Amino acid sequence: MITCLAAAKVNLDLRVTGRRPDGYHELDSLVVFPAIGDLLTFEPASDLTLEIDGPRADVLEELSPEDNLVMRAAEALRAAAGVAQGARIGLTKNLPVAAGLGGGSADAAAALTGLSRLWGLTLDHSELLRIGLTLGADVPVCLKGSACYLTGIGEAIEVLEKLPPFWIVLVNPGIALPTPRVFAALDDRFSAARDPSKSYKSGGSREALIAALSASDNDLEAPAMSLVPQIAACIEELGRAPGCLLARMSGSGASCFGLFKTAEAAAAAAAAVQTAEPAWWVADGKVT
Ligand SMILES: C[C@@](CO)(OP(=O)(O)O)[C@H](O)COP(=O)(O)OP(=O)(O)OC[C@H]1O[C@@H](n2ccc(N)nc2=O)[C@H](O)[C@@H]1O
Ligand SMILES: Nc1ncnc2c1ncn2[C@@H]1O[C@H](COP(=O)(O)OP(=O)(O)O)[C@@H](O)[C@H]1O
Repeated sequence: MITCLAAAKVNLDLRVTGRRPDGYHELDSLVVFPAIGDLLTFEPASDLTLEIDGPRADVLEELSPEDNLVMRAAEALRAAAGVAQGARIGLTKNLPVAAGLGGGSADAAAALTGLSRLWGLTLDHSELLRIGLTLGADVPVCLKGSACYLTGIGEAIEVLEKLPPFWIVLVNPGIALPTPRVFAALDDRFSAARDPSKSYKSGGSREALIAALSASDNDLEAPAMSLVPQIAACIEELGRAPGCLLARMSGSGASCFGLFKTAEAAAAAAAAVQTAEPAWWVADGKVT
């Protein structure tokens, strides 16, 4: 059996720099992947099947299996590689859905990677990235699965090798927020594109990274907050935790994150937020 972690995608900042004629927005974002996510398993089988369990399985029950991004990824890979084999796929859904954490995209990326191994495919990584982009703008970066600076609609990816280590706490107030609704609530005043070399690429200290992030923003935070006001409470709750270096919303929300210097500080913050807000989803982990 092959097992893959589909790690949550966290946008440490996110600038919307324009809109393309097809309606997709151009972004500029530093993305990281904490060791928090869904779990996928792959076993040989003649048919292609998906079984879903885990704390968020019920949310995906409303979706027919062929619409699940895992199955869409599997079918896209079969078509691209001319594969006739099937697979028995298991998905343990831990991440909140429509949450700004790219859970569906991470699942699709894990399916492309896991099934390529199961079926012994030798597709180039660039071909997997191309297939991924047909499934969602976030799938290519999830295929990288480590700290990246991304531009374009998410397909122009630069892997960042030297980010300093830190720990993260993720919170979600339990309200699904579909990405298209947030982009629709964004006005047309776009941020300037920036040169990332100064802020992120140099392998600088944690303090320099936090300073660069603090000078940046998530342009989707205000439109998302206009739809889900509880986002402000998430940021406030994280920000008051001892040792929190930065608290902000991820992606199109409504999940928010806090950054911490140590595992202990992150674990203590996660416990404090969960005690204060028992109905919220809270998780902590190391960022890679
Ligand atoms: C906003 C981001 C930031 O990382 O993350 P999430 O908040 O969804 O996690 C991503 O760009 C989301 O990527 P993904 O969720 O794969 O988007 P898609 O399925 O391709 O697109 C969903 C919808 O979002 C809008 N969209 C998405 C990406 C983009 N660069 N511009 C857009 O305008 C479009 O309205 C599109 O129809
Ligand atoms: N395996 C999956 N996990 C989550 N969502 C999925 C999956 N397959 C399809 N979807 C659909 O994709 C949409 C976006 O989900 P998700 O990736 O969780 O959002 P976000 O990127 O905002 O966190 C959901 O509304 C859901 O209907």
